[in-house]
Parts: sequence; C-alpha cells; structure tokens
Amino acid sequence: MTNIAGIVVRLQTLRQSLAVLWDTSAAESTFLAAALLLQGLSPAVGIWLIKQVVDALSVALVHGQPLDSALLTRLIALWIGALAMETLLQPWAEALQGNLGEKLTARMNVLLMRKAEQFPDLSRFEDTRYYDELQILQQQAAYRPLNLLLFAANAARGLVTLLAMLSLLAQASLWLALLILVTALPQIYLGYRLQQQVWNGTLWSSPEARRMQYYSALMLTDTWAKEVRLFSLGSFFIERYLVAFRQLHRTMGGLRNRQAAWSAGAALLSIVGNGLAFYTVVSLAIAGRFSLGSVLLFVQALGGLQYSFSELVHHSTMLYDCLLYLERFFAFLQVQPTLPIRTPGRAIPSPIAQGIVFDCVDFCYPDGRQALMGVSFTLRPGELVALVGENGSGKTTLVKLLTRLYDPSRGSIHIDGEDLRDLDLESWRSQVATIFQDFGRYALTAWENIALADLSALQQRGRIEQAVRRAGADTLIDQLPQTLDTPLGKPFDGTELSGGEWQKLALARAFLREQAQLLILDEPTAALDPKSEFEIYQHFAELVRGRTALLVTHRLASTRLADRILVLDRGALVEEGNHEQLLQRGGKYAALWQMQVAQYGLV
Ligand SMILES: Nc1ncnc2c1ncn2[C@@H]1O[C@H](COP(=O)(O)OP(=O)(O)OP(=O)(O)O)[C@@H](O)[C@H]1O
Repeated sequence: MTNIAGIVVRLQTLRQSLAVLWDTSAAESTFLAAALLLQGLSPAVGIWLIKQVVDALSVALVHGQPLDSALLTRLIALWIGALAMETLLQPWAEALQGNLGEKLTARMNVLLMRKAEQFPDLSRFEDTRYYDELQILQQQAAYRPLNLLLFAANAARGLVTLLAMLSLLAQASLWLALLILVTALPQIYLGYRLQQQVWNGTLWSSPEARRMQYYSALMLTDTWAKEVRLFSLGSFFIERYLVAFRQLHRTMGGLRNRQAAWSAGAALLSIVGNGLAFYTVVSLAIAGRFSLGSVLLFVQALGGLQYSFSELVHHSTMLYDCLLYLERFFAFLQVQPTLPIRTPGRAIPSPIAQGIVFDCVDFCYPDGRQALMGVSFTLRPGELVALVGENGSGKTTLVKLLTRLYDPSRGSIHIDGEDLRDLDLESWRSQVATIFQDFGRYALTAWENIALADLSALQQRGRIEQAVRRAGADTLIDQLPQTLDTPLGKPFDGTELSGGEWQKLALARAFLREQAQLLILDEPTAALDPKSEFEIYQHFAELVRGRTALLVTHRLASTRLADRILVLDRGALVEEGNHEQLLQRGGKYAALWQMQVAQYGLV
C-alpha cells in the first residue's frame, strides 16, 4: 500500500472507530470531546494572557504610562481560570475515559461475538488463516479499545494545543510558525513509519511472534501440563521459544536502530528550525519590532509547542498502532459467511417419511484435503445405522455434512427429496440431537450443562432429571456437592469431572432433545467404563425409539444393535449391510471385527 493510500485507509478507520465510540455513548463522547478541547486550548490561552500582562506592565514600567490595574486584575483572574480549567478537568476527563473505554471494550467484544455467531458453518473456525485472525482479534479486544480512547484523546488534546500554540506563534510571525511546523513534520512521518514496521513484526504477520506465543502457551496452560512434566519438555520448549525470539529480535533490533538514526536526523532538523526562529525573534526585538510581551509569548509558545508536539508524536503513533488493529477488526466484521443460507428455508418434513439420502457426496476441507469421495447411502426413518471405519476415514466429516456445518463440495444430501441446502437451517438443527466426540465441557452448573441442548428446559427441572436418569448419570449427579446445581469445571473453581463423567452429561443432552427426529452419536461411550457403557446400551433402544439414529463407533460390539452398518475407508463408502452380512462378505468390516475379537475376545 502506498503511503498516501495507507493514510487514507487509516483515516477511514479512524472515522469508523469514532462512529463506534459515538454509538457506545453519544453523551459521554461529547463530554469527553468538549473536555479535551478545553484542556487542549487552556495552555495557549494562559500564554496569551501572560503576554497581555507583560505588555500592560511594560507600558507602565518601561514607558512610564499609568498602570491599568483593573485590566491587570481581569487578566490575572482569567489566567487563574484557564489554569483551573486545565487542572480541574483532568480527573473528570480521566474518569470519563475509563467509563467510556470499558463500555467500548464490551461493545467491540459483542460485535466480534455477534459476527462469529453469524457464521453458521465451521469453515471460518477450521480455516487456519481466519481462526488465527479471530484469536488475535479476540485477545487484543481486551485492551485495544481502551488504548484507542486513551491515545486518541491525548493525541487530540496534543493537536489542539499544538494548533493553538502555532496560531500564537503565527500572531508574532506567520513564516516563523510555518518554519517550525515544516521542520517538525518529518518526525511525525518517521514515527508512523516505525509503528507500521513494528506492526509487521507482531503476531499478525510474523511467524516468529506466533511461534513464541505458541511455545509459551505450551508451558503455561493446563492442556499440556501433564506431558510437559512427564516428558521433561520444559527446556526443549523454552529453547524453541528463544530461537524464535532471537530471530524476531534480530529483525526488530536492526529496524529500531535504523529508525533511531532517522529520527535523530529529523529531530536535528526540528532543532535547527526552532533555533533559527528564536534567533530571528530576538533580532526583531532588538530592532524594536517585537514587544517584550511578544518575545515572552514566543518563547513560552515555543516551549509549549515542543511539549505538545512530542506528546502528539507519541500518542498519535500509538493511535496509529491501534488503527492498524482496528482496520483488521472492521475488515473482519465485513467477512461474509461462506455457507449460503436460504431464508426462509423450506419446512422440515415431519415426520421424515422417505429418509435422508447422501447422493454422490464429495467433500474437501478449506485447506484442500479431500475427506469424502462419492459417498451415497440412505438413512431410512426409524433406522439405527452404525458408521465405522479406521481413523481419518471420514466419519466425523460425514456427520458435519449431515448437520450442515459444511455443504458437500459435490453431490447433495436430501431429506424426503428436498435438498438440505433448501431447508430451514435452524429448524433442521433443532431436529437433530448430536453428540460429538469433542463435546463441550462448560464451566456452568451441571443443570445448565444439560439444558444447553434445549434452553427451554432451564425452567423445566423435571425434564432435566428425566434426561439424567436415562443417560445413567443419576448416581453421578447425586454425588455432586449441590447435585444438579453444582458449578462444574476449573475456570470458576467448579467441581472437575472425569472424562467419562462429562460424557454422561453429554449423553443426557441427547436425551433432553426428545423431539429430535435424527440422533447422531459420535463415539458416545468412548470414555465410559464397561459398566456404564453396558447401562447406556440397555437404554439405547429407548433413546432411539421412533427416530432415525446414526451411531459412529470404533467399538464393533455396539454395531450389532444396528439395523445396518456403513463402512468408510479413506473417504469412500466401501461396504454396507448388517453385522452378519458384512462378516460373511469377508471384507474391511470382517477384518476389523476379527482384529477386535483377537484383541478383546468379543463374541
Ligand atoms: N478441519 C480439517 N481440515 C482439514 N482436514 C481435516 C479437518 N478435519 C479432518 N480433516 C481430515 O479429513 C479426514 C477425515 O477426518 P475425520 O475427522 O472425518 O475422520 P474420522 O473417521 O472421524 O477419524 P477418527 O476415527 O480418528 O475420529 C482426515 O484425513 C483428516 O485429516
């Protein structure tokens, strides 16, 4: 991006940011702007008043004319007023910034969450580019809005003071004011350029910065804590962190040194400009063309200008950094969902009469990886179908397509002859009860964890208790300190459950969706002990009664419950039939079965 185009984009971002600020609280934004304006103006007003006082004094003391004490009193009173305005406004401006900043942070986080909610599919979450972007946006959304407000407010105040000082200088001499301004501009430009280069070395675009963050997370989060300790991985990951750091530091250090040399050059230019101006003013005063008050005004304005200028440079470069973040933020808000949604979609057949048909379905993930190829089969109403296959054969992918977390890349899925893409997505999802292998473990109460499957059950304790019983989770709930009302999970000091205990709660979610026409269970008993697994399968007939069910499983003993078994192999459907038929066929299923029999002695 050229420099000019870059500046135009940043100004647009600033306008968008101010619009969000305005929407957050118009009243507080107006008060803050007014306070900043007054604060910004008061130093220049103070200097101007001092000039008037000195001129009034010099008329009396140097030229021997009578002293206008009424005027002097008024000027001093005004000067005290200007000083009081600047000082007394400060704590209020800070309080306002804090309040507004908090509201802005919440608003921007809600905007992000609402945007994420608009993606009905998984493509944005499973595509590394978007996911990384979303993660960084989310992490920085905690402090960027506050910074935006802080730096924008200080830069605005610095700018007002700078302009006021310049206009004071221009009163004394226009061309001297221009000289000072022109010799100072390169410093601002170089400040922005450095910020842009530093930005390029941050998480957004530097692989080293991302690696550093990853290795520190490995060491500092509980997910990896067990293996890090058991395999003594600490030094290994710290060294990896340091390798990435050294690489990044080399680049950034060189950049900073080059930039320091340029900035010093620019500052030298500014010093020459200021020195020249000062010399000229003193010469003009000696020649009798400048009053003493004007010399004092000039000297004070120059000092004020230096200060406000360095404030402006500092805060506006920090603001520039925030704008680079906000540019990504607003761009993300414009990202459109990739899944085409028909609104209103067609009604879901109820009950489904002919079945759910996969017709020559292919699927490629966003990274180009092909997970399903030419898959065709029918799930007939009321049928229990088991889906088996080795790791990576495409079972979970098939479930994602069935729940429309993705659309097929080729081919189609039909419900009673209607293309799934034409049906109302929300209604379809409400008709499906799904438990994924990696079901959610929420830091909520046990009660809420189950009710998430159907939020209307939050007010219906009886339904939750029934689902708990059917999922075989009643003993577990009875043992919790506050039974169903026990807060769970580590984040808020809740009771932590074992993997199998969490799985029982997830199963209760499936039982809660009594009205769902399709039940999908992806490895529903993988974490359960044999007794719990046995009990679940005892209830299984009750769970699936009257509905179509798809059971994804590696435990082939459970496939004997199924009316039909589908066997996937490297993305293709290679066998279909019931347990006996597939054993007789002597293909993939029979081989998997034989292996499990040999290993576990199943019969
Ligand atoms: N988000 C993703 N992006 C890219 N490829 C993926 C993604 N998820 C899965 N795959 C790939 O798709 C293929 C099928 O994966 P899938 O998770 O459907 O297999 P699975 O049969 O459910 O495996 P498992 O039994 O191990 O759970 C695998 O080769 C996998 O690497």
